[in-house]
This record gives sequence, C-alpha cells and structure tokens, in this order.
Amino acid sequence: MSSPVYVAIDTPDIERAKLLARQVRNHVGGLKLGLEFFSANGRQGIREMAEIGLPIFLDLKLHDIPNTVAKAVQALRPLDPAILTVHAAGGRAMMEDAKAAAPEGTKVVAVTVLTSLDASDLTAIGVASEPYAQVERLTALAREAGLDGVVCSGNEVAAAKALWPDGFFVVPGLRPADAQAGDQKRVMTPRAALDNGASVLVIGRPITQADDPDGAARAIGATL
Ligand SMILES: O=c1ccn([C@@H]2O[C@H](COP(=O)(O)O)[C@@H](O)[C@H]2O)c(=O)[nH]1
Repeated sequence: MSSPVYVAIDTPDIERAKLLARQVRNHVGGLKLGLEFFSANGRQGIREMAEIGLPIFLDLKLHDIPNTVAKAVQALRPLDPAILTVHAAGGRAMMEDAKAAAPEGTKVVAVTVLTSLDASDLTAIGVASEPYAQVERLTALAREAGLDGVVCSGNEVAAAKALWPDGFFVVPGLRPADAQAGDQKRVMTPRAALDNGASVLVIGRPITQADDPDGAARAIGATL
C-alpha cells in the first residue's frame, strides 16, 4: 500500500525540488507543490516534477470570485493533478464552480482554517468562532458544494470525518514528537493525525530541512 505522506516541496529552485523528490520517492506517496514552487516555475515546472512518477498535489489554495477561480482551474486542467486546493472561505458558489471546472479524477479539497492560525488569529480577522467550530462550519459547506474533502489540522479531523464519513481529509501542520513547530500553531504527530482519520498527511520541513531527507521520510513512515 502506498504511503499517505505527501512531501511539501516548498522551494522556488526546481533543481533542488527534483533532488529532494528523488531522494524521498521511495518513502512518500506523493509530491505537494504550492505557491512558492508554482510562482517560480509555473505549469512547465509541475510537468517536470510529474515526470518523477509520483502523484502531484497542487496546493494553490485558490480564493477569488467564482468566475476567476473556475477559469484558473480550467487553465490547470492539462496538469491533471491528483489533488487541488481552494479556500472554503471563497464560498459555496466558488467551490461549486471550481469542482465543475476540474478534471474528473482530481480531488478538489477546501482549506478550512490554516494550521498556522489559532483562536486569537481568527478573532483578529473578525471570525468569532474557535478554529474547531469554524472547521466544522466550512467542512459542511464544502460538502454541500460537492467537493471531495477538506484540509484541516489533526485536532479537527475526527470532527470533520464525523460530519462527512466518506470525505477526503488532508492534514498538514504535522511534526514528529521532537520537531520544531515553526510557524504552525495547530500541530500534531503524523501517527495521531492518521489515527484521527486523516486520508493524506502533508509533511514539509521535518523532511525537506533534515540533513538526510530520505532517512527522515523513512523514520516518519516507520511510525505510521
Ligand atoms: O492549513 C494549511 C494548509 C496548507 N499547508 C501547507 O502544508 C505545508 C506544511 O509544511 P511544513 O513545512 O510541514 O510546515 C506547507 O506547504 C503549507 O503551505 C499548511 O501548512 N497548513
């Protein structure tokens, strides 16, 4: 069975990205490429990474008016990513139009509350709910919009799965027990997130910043 780990390759340097991907390819299930990589390398960069042979998670977190997001998703169609993200805060119509524009095999998932935010950050942007309640609210909305699942932290994934038993749950903000959280505020170990119901585990710096990325990926895999 393939690994649930998608390694987050966050670099603008395509040669470094390819090196990292090749180093860890036997101990991860896919490659997650986000804004940093895409802004520097565009669609051609994604195609080159796909040649490595692992599924591609295109984490662009699209968030705009429905027409603009739908047109952006159409422009991404030739890449045929395994997973594509939009922000649930863009609203139901935006999510519906994103899903309608995506290739049939692409899982379109909605970011609920970024794992770098805590309750005080939500208050600061005018959201009165705790992260847990906000994740529940946006999970229900993403389900109504016909998406495939959501992105949330390991703290909320069991609640999201209870609301959406056949949903697809992407969990970032993961740290092995001894690792630095950095800018992440809602963190959990990969094993605990899997136990709570995660479908996919997104892990970046604990692997990519390690002296031995393949060893780090292997060690995390051994805990799952
Ligand atoms: O809520 C979210 C949504 C996406 N991410 C992305 O996941 C990785 C995490 O990287 P680490 O180095 O393991 O912290 C990164 O690419 C984020 O853009 C997230 O962290 N939280």
